[in-house]
Amino acid sequence: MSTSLSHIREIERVASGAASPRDEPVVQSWLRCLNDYKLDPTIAQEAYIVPGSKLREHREQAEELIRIGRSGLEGLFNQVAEQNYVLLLSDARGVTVDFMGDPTFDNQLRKAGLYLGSEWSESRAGTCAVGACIVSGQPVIIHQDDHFDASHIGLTCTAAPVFDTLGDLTAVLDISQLRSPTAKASQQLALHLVSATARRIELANLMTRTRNDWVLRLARSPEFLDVDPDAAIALDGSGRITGMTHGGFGALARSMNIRGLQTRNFLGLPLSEVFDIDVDDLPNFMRGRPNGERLLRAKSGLVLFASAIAPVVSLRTPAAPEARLPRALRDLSQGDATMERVQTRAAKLATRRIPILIQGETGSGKEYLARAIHDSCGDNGNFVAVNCAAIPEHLIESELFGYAPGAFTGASQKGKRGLIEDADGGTLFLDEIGDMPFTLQSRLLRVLSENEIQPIGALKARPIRLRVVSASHRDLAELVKQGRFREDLYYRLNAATLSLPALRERQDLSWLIDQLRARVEKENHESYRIDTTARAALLAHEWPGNLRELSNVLRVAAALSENGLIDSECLPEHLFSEAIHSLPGEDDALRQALRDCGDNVSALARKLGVNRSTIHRRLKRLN
Ligand SMILES: Nc1ncnc2c1ncn2[C@@H]1O[C@H](COP(=O)(O)OP(=O)(O)OP(=O)(O)O)[C@@H](O)[C@H]1O
Repeated sequence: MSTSLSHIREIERVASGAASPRDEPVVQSWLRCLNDYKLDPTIAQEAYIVPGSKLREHREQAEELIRIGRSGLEGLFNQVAEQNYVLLLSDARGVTVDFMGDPTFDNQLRKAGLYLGSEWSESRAGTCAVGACIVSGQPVIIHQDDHFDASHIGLTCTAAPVFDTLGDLTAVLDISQLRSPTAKASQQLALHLVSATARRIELANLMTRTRNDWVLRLARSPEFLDVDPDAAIALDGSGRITGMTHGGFGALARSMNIRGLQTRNFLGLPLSEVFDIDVDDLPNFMRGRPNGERLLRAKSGLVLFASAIAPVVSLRTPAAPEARLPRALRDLSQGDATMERVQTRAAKLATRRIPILIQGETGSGKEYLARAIHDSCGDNGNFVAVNCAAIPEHLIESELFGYAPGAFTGASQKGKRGLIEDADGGTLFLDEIGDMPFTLQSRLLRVLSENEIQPIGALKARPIRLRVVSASHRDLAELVKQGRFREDLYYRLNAATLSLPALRERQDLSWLIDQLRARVEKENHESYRIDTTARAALLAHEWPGNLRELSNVLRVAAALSENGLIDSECLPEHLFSEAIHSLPGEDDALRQALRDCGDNVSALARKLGVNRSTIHRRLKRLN
């Protein structure tokens, strides 16, 4: 039987559920190729090289990464040059954006796809190291006939992921050979080298991106602390976590000892919530003190060696661009890149009367932003908010435009000033503008384009000066397409659009939790402390109701707290439903875990980061 025929047979056996001696990542990838990408193992396809213009696009997008990754790539290439290895740096879509190989083999390498522009996504190339690494986020060796597509079974490829400072996979570093010994174990050293280089690229990336932050490098042994740390975490001037390497995430997760956390759960978290130090202690961890003495203790008891690097610019003085923002806008976020862009644009727009459309999910803070814009503009007029969805359709015209005395049956003899006129000299905020009745849209258009208003029954229009900020959680452009919203009004309203991120996307969630907690403290004249497990649950939740939901959860939690301590008992059950899955699955495992905690349900709940009642429920089911 030819090699490729036996290869196809083997894939078919795996597809039918037969046990396979291959590594689990290989088996899983084969199954994805068959079930998800519908690839056919009988059809062999040569490596795909993207066209030149596409490659330029991919390289432009990865420009900074290529620059940062270069010296890591060169260092690694020098170490392996004698063994005919080729290095590929691919972007998150699997396209090779940088490459190093022996030019003598250029033609063979290009043909094999070990070349600039080759695309090694799983859906395109089948099981391959880059593609499997992108899907799993783990280092992987795909050796010879581990490849799904028979045309690649001569190659041996080993890849490691490179994560950005916010925990997203941003690139894959791959080391490959056209020919190699048959044993897969021969690639273990390659796996180690490529993983170490990926770690160094992540560190270089963190150092470049966080020049204005503290960087805390961590290692398990003091000897490598300054030269090759295992992990690094960036911290802002107040000691909150702003980014990390993948190793940094691992160290934080181990230090918190809570399962199911992701990188973003740590963003914004004060360092003192994880370790026994805060930002004022960081200078003690700078060079000059023996490495062996720079010990850091995690709240979980884990001990690490740490080395701190001070920011290039002192963070005790606020960063210049933020300082230029008016106070009301400055207070909207801290450390979220999307929000910072929104705030900067809003500050520029606030000084002019340009209509602004705010888009964002329900409860994401559209009205709050509109108020901040109004408070930043320096106008003396009122901020008038109108919820177009809440006013009954037959009343909206008179509410908005007002009416002249005796304009219609039942109208007041004195007439009535409309909300638009109330906002004269200030800001009219039209919330849920997508619900504005179609017939009224043309009247509103007139107000906007001619700066005048004509109350119902009035003979003359009056001049008016206002800033219009409208908002919608619906896609207005889509409503225009469906003919439910006037196109001309749409263009008039959205001279500028500000799009608010959903709470689950915000990187300053921990800061927001503290802001909202401070608000509740002010309302209740009491102070509250959120314990680590409760905070972890708040950070891990998806927040479909956004800031409004978070705000309500904190209000209720404050009411339920004892002596001002907000613990997991004060939070709603559904916040822990994701954590339930991380409970030991087997009954025996649960019993054992409980025994390990001295039969103390509270201790086990703390350890697993779930509510006590969740454990009680499980135990009840066991009995
Ligand atoms: N940046 C922020 N900091 C603190 N609290 C905020 C912030 N943004 C919004 N909030 C609070 O979150 C809640 C919801 O905000 P807001 O009413 O502005 O949302 P919205 O997007 O207008 O909601 P809807 O779509 O339902 O009209 C309010 O209690 C508001 O005070």
